[in-house]
Amino acid sequence: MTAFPIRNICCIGAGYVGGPTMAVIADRCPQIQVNVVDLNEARIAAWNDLDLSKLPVYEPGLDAVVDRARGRNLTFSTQVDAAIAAADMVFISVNTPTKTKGLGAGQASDLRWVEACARQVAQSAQGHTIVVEKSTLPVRTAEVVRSILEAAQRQAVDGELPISFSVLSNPEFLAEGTAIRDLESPDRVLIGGENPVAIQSLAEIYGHWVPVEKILLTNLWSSELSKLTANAFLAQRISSINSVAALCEHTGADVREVARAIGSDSRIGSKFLEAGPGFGGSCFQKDILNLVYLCRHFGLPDVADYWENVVALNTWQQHRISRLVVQKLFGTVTGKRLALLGFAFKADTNDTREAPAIRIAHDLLEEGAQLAIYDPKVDPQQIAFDLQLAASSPPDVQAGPTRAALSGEGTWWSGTSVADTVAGADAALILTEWHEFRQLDWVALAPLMRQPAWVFDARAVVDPEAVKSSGLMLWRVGDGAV
Ligand SMILES: NC(=O)c1ccc[n+]([C@@H]2O[C@H](COP(=O)([O-])OP(=O)(O)OC[C@H]3O[C@@H](n4cnc5c(N)ncnc54)[C@H](O)[C@@H]3O)[C@@H](O)[C@H]2O)c1
Ligand SMILES: O=c1ccn([C@@H]2O[C@H](COP(=O)(O)OP(=O)(O)O[C@H]3O[C@H](CO)[C@@H](O)[C@H](O)[C@H]3O)[C@@H](O)[C@H]2O)c(=O)[nH]1
Repeated sequence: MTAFPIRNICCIGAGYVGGPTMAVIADRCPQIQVNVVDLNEARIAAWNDLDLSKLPVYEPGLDAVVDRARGRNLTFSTQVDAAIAAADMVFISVNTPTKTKGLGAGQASDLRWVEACARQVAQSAQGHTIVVEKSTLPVRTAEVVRSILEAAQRQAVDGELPISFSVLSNPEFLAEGTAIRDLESPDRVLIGGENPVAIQSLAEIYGHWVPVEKILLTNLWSSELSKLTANAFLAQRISSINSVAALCEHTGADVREVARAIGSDSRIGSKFLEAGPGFGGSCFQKDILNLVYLCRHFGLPDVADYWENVVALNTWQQHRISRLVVQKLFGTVTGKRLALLGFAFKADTNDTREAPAIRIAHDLLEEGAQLAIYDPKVDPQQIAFDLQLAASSPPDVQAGPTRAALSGEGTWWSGTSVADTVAGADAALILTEWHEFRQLDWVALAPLMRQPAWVFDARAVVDPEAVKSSGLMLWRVGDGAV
């Protein structure tokens, strides 16, 4: 089958997905011009910054890919209409967060940005345009996109080109922190659609670097639903192992040993069985809640309840950790300094969306704690935004708690290193599995803390013997043996 020749791609949305995905397509397909557009001028300026450390997304390996393709066949701009008009294929890679008000608030996806894109494509496209849903969308969204585009289709008139569209679903499965590796060597690429020529055109682009057997073709609805389901299954594994972690802590079992034992069963598999402070990130919770909303919409309340419990268990795990910290610190953290090590939702990213650290920090601030927060990649202004609380200046470490601190007002400040963050603290909480937290010298850090002091290792990254030999007390997630 002959594919449409794709010479020019436009991607609407220069975020965590649009930026890295298009950078890899441009890198692997130098014959295709790739234009990434966004309404956010600051974000586009950052993508164009000559200093590659200023790219708006931190991903290992992204800077090298952008460096190779930018200015050659990869551009970033705010000229949305012009990029659509020039394109044979338009990817929609805009945000689809959970609705905060109106019908379906708290669960349904907010599709206003997707609809705006469809309307803009309808208005500006020329000739035949393949429109690709890259954003994660509720099943049957392609119907909405298609009806907006169909209203703009027209036959050739007065010497102008005819205007027509094909719609494809091509959800993205990259995980943050490993985006470039996932894009360059994906487990699979999923393409859903009805027009075989359009499907072939997109498959040929990926075919430049992805083996053909890894390119799965389905109908539109299977493709849309597979994305939500993949995330629901992954998140379900985390809630499952976190539920087992709690049981381990009461029984003397160790969740890592249990994970190894069950993960050795090839039917279960060993990946995604790490207990921790619950899943974060912009996708899992949003996508499961969307699935829950769809199940109720289609009259399947029991199925909705089943998936909703995956999120409920995750929230419970985060509150469980903050409660446990308060209990171990003699039932109160009011006025006490606590060091939070890690704020990003996982290592190797600067993304804090739905990070477990946010909920845990909120709980502890509510209890009146004084939080010193350190993350190697997260901007302190982002932390202030997430906590909805401006940073205070760091207190004098030598002095005891001030009257203001004991008044019960929770405060936080930004640490610049692990040592300065734990200084004077009653506890250090490890909330992100950054590599540097695996190698901390607890014998050197312990004397900086106020004794008796604790390490709460919610990511199980420390060496328990190293912590214990420093005289610190240790709680490790899922470890009933410490
Ligand atoms: N973040 C991930 O790891 C990940 C992975 C797979 C799938 N997804 C899905 O991909 C989609 C995008 O996610 P993201 O993390 O890249 O979001 P993001 O918020 O980082 O980026 C979206 C961008 O779209 C821009 N935008 C919105 N409306 C626009 C419009 N009408 N015209 C031009 N630009 C517009 C915004 O300004 C923003 O920069 C979501 O549906 C998400 O669920 C995300
Ligand atoms: O064994 C594990 C694995 C992950 N996590 C946590 O789960 C969250 C999500 O991690 P991960 O899935 O690695 O990162 P995301 O970037 O959120 O990627 C998920 O969400 C993306 C957006 O839809 C999908 O594209 C990816 O396939 C899917 O893995 C993070 O808080 C992790 O710390 C655990 O607690 N234990």
